[in-house]
Amino acid sequence: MSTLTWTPDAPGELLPGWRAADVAAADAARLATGVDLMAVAAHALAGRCAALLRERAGGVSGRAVVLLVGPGNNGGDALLAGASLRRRGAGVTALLLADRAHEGGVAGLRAAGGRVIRPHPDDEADLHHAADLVRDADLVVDGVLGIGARGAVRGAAHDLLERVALRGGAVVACDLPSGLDPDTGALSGPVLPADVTVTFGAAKAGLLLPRGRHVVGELVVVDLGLEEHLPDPALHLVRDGGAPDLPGPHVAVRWPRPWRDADKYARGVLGVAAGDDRYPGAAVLACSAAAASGVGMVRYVPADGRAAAVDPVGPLVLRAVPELLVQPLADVGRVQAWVVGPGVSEPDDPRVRHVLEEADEPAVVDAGALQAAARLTREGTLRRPDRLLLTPHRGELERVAGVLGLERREDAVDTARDVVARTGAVVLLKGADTVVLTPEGRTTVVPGGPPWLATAGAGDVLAGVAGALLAAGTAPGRAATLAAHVHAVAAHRASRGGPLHAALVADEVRGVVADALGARVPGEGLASGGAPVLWDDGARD
Ligand SMILES: NC(=O)C1=CN([C@@H]2O[C@H](COP(=O)(O)OP(=O)(O)OC[C@H]3O[C@@H](n4cnc5c(N)ncnc54)[C@H](OP(=O)(O)O)[C@@H]3O)[C@@H](O)[C@H]2O)[C@@H](O)CC1
Ligand SMILES: Nc1ncnc2c1ncn2[C@@H]1O[C@H](COP(=O)(O)OP(=O)(O)O)[C@@H](O)[C@H]1O
Ligand SMILES: [K+]
Repeated sequence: MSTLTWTPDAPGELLPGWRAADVAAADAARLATGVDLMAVAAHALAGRCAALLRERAGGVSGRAVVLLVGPGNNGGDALLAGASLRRRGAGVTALLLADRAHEGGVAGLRAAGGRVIRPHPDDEADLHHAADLVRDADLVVDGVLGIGARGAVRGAAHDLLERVALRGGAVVACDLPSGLDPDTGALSGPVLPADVTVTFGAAKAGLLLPRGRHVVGELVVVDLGLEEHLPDPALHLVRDGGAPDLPGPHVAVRWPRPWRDADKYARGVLGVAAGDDRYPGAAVLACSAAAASGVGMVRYVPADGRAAAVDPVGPLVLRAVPELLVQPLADVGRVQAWVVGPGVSEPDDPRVRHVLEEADEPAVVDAGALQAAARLTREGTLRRPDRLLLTPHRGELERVAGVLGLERREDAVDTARDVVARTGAVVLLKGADTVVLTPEGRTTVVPGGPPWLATAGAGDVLAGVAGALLAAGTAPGRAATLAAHVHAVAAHRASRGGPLHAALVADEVRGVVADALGARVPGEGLASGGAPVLWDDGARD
């Protein structure tokens, strides 16, 4: 489960993240204006450390603080923050874990009365003593590596982190948890999971990506006035409503609402080409979730062009959603969007061919239709890929990449980016967290549901929610982000810490959307406001 939270007053529906090189360049440009950025950073770091000490240890004065100090400016930040904590009465010990350390920082800490120790990397007794200091500390500040890091932590810092990785006390990471790659979030070597990460100038992308997010704890972004020096962010993270079971302002602002005099057709009609004799439940789940998401009408299209009267799946779907229409492919009425693939086991299912090669409407392409989309891309006959939202999990993504002949990548997000570039479609990559990537280059991370959501049929529910949004005219990238977020929040509600099954998630969707639409949007009064909202299809996120 995600542990990353924002400081409560952080503005915005989405938290942007930047590449380390872009932040470093912005730092440099800002430094050139004569601002002492390190002083600002260290002051903010000390403030958050003091607050955490008050929360966890009942005060600052007399409490034991240990600084883990690496060779660069990251260590410098930690040392200067330590000096400030020492002036507030804490006992502060710096462990210098590299062959050099920020000189001004060391001098500052010494001047404030702090202790400075340099454990010898090859001396067992030294490392043992250092590990004891870390274990006994009320607070540890991780200032080993920041955005200058390359790979796993090396040397004495590595040995020490390995010994103390499972300690129980409070940890504040300076800029980022050392060992976390600031661009990809990959963790290498021992990493001390932080209770709070105080990051400087701008959130680094790796802090927001699935692999990194879980060691970041609460994320505090310290304003260093970098805005005008930063390029477009590398990615965005969707914010929840303050708890995992509360929808965030993103939904309140962007979920499509009906006009006052809307009729069912204007609301959007969704065609669901899902389920067959082997997987009838997928059709039930996708249709139920679509209905719960506020679609105007669902047309369920059975397998093999069967008429409703002889299709065995139709009655099951009708029992769950009595208001939908069962219509064979040959007779299906107009739709504004499709869901194709959930529970489709035949590679040559005519429903898949129709949606991918003949239709013009936007479509969620899931499960049994994904490989066909890849094959048609290769053959050059995939129709209008810009209307498509592909929703693979990791295994499906690998298979899609294989059919496309793409080079193997270590990180699934990189593979997904390659698939987007090759197909021209939006990709929603499922997993513990969800990542949405668009052909325009936008990457959005959606915090996931509880691990209980890793259950059969959960993806069919997601496809139904996303399909309903497409039918209402929401652009594929935005629909993907909204659907993944509502799905995750619904799963948290269905689980309440315990097991769930997919149909329960579909049941929660309606309440999540209703809560989101009734929610107050910061600075904008009531989100729903009583007035109709026009949804622009051009928006990309
Ligand atoms: N710029 C600014 O204006 C501001 C910057 N600020 C702060 O500065 C931080 C960036 O500082 P930085 O550039 O000195 O890099 P940092 O991460 O401290 O150390 C890198 C050094 O470590 C070494 N090293 C690398 N990998 C290693 C490994 N795996 N294991 C062991 N060692 C490794 C490598 O040395 P090398 O191995 O190359 O000799 C390199 O020299 C930033 O995160 C923020 O906290 C703030 O004060 C705000 C203003
Ligand atoms: N470890 C996990 N924690 C939280 N959510 C998960 C985890 N693993 C998968 N999920 C989510 O569960 C759903 C599973 O979808 P999918 O694999 O397509 O299932 P199915 O095909 O059976 O419907 C996705 O929404 C995915 O993001
Ligand atoms: K650090």
